Amino acid sequence: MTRTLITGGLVVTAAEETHADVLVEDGRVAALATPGSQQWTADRVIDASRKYVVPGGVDAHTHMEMPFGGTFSSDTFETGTRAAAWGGTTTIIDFAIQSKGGSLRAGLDAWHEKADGRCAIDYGFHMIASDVNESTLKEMDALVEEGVTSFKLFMAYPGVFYSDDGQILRAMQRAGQNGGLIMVHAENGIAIDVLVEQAVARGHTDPRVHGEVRKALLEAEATYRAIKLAQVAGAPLYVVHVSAAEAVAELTRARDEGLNVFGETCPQYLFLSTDNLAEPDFEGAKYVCSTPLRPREHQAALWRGLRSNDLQVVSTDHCPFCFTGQKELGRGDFSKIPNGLPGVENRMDLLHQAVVDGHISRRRWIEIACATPARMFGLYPQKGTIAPGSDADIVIYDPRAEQVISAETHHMNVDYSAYEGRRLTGRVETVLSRGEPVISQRTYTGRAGHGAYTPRSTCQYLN
Ligand SMILES: NC(=O)NCCC(=O)O
Ligand SMILES: [Zn+2]
Ligand SMILES: [Zn+2]
Repeated sequence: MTRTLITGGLVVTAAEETHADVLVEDGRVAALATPGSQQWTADRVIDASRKYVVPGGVDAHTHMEMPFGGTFSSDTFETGTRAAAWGGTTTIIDFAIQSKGGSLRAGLDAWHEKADGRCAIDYGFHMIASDVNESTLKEMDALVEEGVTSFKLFMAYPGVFYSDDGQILRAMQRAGQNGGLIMVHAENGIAIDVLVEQAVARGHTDPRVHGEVRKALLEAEATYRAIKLAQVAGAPLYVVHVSAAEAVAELTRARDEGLNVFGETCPQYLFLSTDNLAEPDFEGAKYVCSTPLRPREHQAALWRGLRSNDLQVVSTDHCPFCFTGQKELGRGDFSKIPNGLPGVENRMDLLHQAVVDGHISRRRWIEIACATPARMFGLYPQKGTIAPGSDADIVIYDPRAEQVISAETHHMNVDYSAYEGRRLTGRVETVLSRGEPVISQRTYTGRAGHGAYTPRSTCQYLN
């Protein structure tokens, strides 16, 4: 039985902050006690004085090795989960994809194959349903039973992942019966494609135009429609990567009515803007993702939503494409730029900076980055907290260390950083995954294959 003792740190969970020693036994948290009050012996002692001891991050939205836009996102499960660990994230939930004409099962099997034996940290899967038909609906029941309890549907990307309103309603009805959670990419893709075609025909082809055609109103309209469909179906709804103030307003209205409607935003919408998309010499391509970055004014609504709990989760939507050779596929036509940003390594630090800057409290940082994603997707209290019986997924965080984000020093397999040159206060020092050190005093000590597939129960966040 391996025992690790973490002494003298400030243990921060979503519920409380307390100075405590933490005893870890056989991969789980065994006990917490007032510092120095117990005579615990241990194989390994970690001095956490002047540090925070926080739950490992739960990033509920990643895309490793995702086929998209004629290429694949550039992080494998091996490189992406290692980078996640460097950034204090100890669980990811990635999206397995059903291909058109294929089954959910075949898609899920393919994602298990990509991930099994390669991950540095624990992982689960959501399922992207891109072909909702009678057999898909039946398969949903089986997947929920075995721990894939959430399904993403796209109102965007016609011809690729798009589902029409009838398909979305059917999937929601099924989820209403089997306990699954429907996640929606809420943008009116049909209308957006008209605007894309018109813009390109006029010769407006720069990355900046990506942000102009994917209008905030079309995100808000789709968000409203998804909410109404979920209401008709009697199912809960989780809207992914919310970026527009108008979409937050729709979520707020629905939540004020008492509906089980939830929203996720991502660091890129909180820290970046259309100014980045407008960077010259095609540099704006680095910031092309959907929903798109918005004018800076939207950020206040997102921060407000996070404080008021109209937005509950911050995930990364990590979907990296190298600038050279991948983003460049869209030179001369912004609509061919593969959509997605890297960020799995940066989320915990950027959100700690939000604590430093006064946007959110320390406990809210842990709530939106660890506890609520675990609850939302059926992993709590195994993940997302530090309590007796929980997995010992623990980060020793130095709140005073200074760092500068750069592609030169990050660990994601991508040739740029969306946050290049940004100065942050706070840095991950040591990371335990089920009690095993994966980062030790800023050295990688993990291994591919340590990370285990983690089946999930159904949403634990409903009214
Ligand atoms: N978000 C993005 O631009 N790429 C990943 C796919 C998605 O989440 O829509
Ligand atoms: Zn999406
Ligand atoms: Zn995504």
